[in-house]
Amino acid sequence: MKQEIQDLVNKGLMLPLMEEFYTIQGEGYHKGTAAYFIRIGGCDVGCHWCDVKESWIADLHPPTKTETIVQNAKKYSDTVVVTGGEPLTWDMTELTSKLKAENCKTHIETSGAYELTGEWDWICLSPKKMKLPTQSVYEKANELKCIIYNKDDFKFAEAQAEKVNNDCILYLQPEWSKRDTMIPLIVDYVMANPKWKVSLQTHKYLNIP
Ligand SMILES: C[S@@+](CC[C@H](N)C(=O)[O-])C[C@H]1O[C@@H](n2cnc3c(N)ncnc32)[C@H](O)[C@@H]1O
Ligand SMILES: Nc1nc2[nH]cc(C(=O)O)c2c(=O)[nH]1
Ligand code: SF4
Ligand SMILES: [Mg+2]
Repeated sequence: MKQEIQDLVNKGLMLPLMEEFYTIQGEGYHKGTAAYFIRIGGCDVGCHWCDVKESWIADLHPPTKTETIVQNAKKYSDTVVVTGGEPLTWDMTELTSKLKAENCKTHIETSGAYELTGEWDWICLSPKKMKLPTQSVYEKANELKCIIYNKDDFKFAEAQAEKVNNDCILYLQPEWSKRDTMIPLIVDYVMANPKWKVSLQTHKYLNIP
């Protein structure tokens, strides 16, 4: 990549854009709500069950001006979900201030592995054991969405719930390939521990992006 372009990406004035699509938020608190999704490339967290591994290598995705991303997104929806990859790999200040200037609600899906940048109306934190969230994300998260791949993940979820702010809404979401075995355990767990709620990847049942 040319140095000038790399400099713009490093400042968050351009971002490696993997894909963008208008769909229904499938997961968590806002599930069922129409939103425009922007998927930014680049992630070094390395979840073995990640359902978008194609996003990991930033260089495979074209650096795109934040202005272009915003002017397009606002045509579709006044709610924009920024996901990835790991969006906090990049400085989100410019993207979110441009979205806010267009009166868009800004939502992020993040592992929290890097410091929080940007101005967010909704932060979904989905922590990962390999690269734990930064304090800045624990403090600001609106929802905590823990992925349950095996029984040990309930313990990890409880430890993460201790770290988030008191207003944070708590979700357990089955890892997709383990859903048949994990859903019954999650159901029992939530009934026994009702501070938690169930989150499913409903877009996969609806056959939408
Ligand atoms: C692909 S990630 C991108 C955003 C960010 N890197 C993160 O992990 O939060 C979006 C959401 O999908 C979840 N996810 C990824 N793969 C999944 C899978 N196989 N089953 C269930 N949830 C999954 C993540 O935990 C996260 O909440
Ligand atoms: N419909 C839909 N809802 C989602 N919620 C979080 C997603 C993500 O990959 O970040 C996602 C996604 O990929 N599609
Ligand atoms: S942090 Fe998110 S994008 Fe990165 S590997 Fe894990 S689930 Fe995939
Ligand atoms: Mg997804």
